[in-house]
Amino acid sequence: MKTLLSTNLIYSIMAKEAFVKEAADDILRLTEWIREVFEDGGKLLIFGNGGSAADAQHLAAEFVNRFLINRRPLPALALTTDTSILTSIANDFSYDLVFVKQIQALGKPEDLALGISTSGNSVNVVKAMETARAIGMKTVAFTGGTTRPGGDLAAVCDLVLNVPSDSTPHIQETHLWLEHVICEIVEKQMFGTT
Ligand SMILES: O=C(CO)[C@@H](O)[C@H](O)[C@H](O)[C@H](O)COP(=O)(O)O
Ligand SMILES: [Zn+2]
Repeated sequence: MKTLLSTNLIYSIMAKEAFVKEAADDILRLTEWIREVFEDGGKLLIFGNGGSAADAQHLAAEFVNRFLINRRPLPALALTTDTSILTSIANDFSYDLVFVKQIQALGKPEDLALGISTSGNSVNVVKAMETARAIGMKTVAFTGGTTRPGGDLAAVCDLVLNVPSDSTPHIQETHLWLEHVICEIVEKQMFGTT
């Protein structure tokens, strides 16, 4: 089991290294977009399934409360938290629409939709992106995969940050790193003194 520990750690690090090598410019581009959204009165709407739902909530909390700097709250909302909304849409219509209807209710052209999916193929995330795009929102996806990078989300997003790995856990670990580094950069750019 000790071998598993070190092998797992090495693969996790490799996923992050490969991602940063490929995506550094796109990461910085996204931090610019997020800063512009906040400065122009827009908000982030974030969504995903399973571990990525947890990521959506985690990231929204960093922006609304704080990351490393005490500053004004920034508008970010996870579409994964209201069980009444989620269960009624899934029950009355379809689970595929749980994010679509929330985007229709809350999304404005000045907002940014951020979908998180390790496969890039979760139908409810893909459909929500199509809806966000039709509203005129910026659309960004965090995905993973090597054979079809970005999956179905690649066709419906303005920017795809894809982790070149086929391991769902290592993709998720890289997404969490990405979420934290984005918070750090956006906070520094908007509120840092150095
Ligand atoms: O956290 C994990 C696996 O590590 C799971 O809960 C995982 O997020 C779920 O199976 C999701 O439904 C996978 O969806 P996606 O990442 O392909 O969009
Ligand atoms: Zn997980």
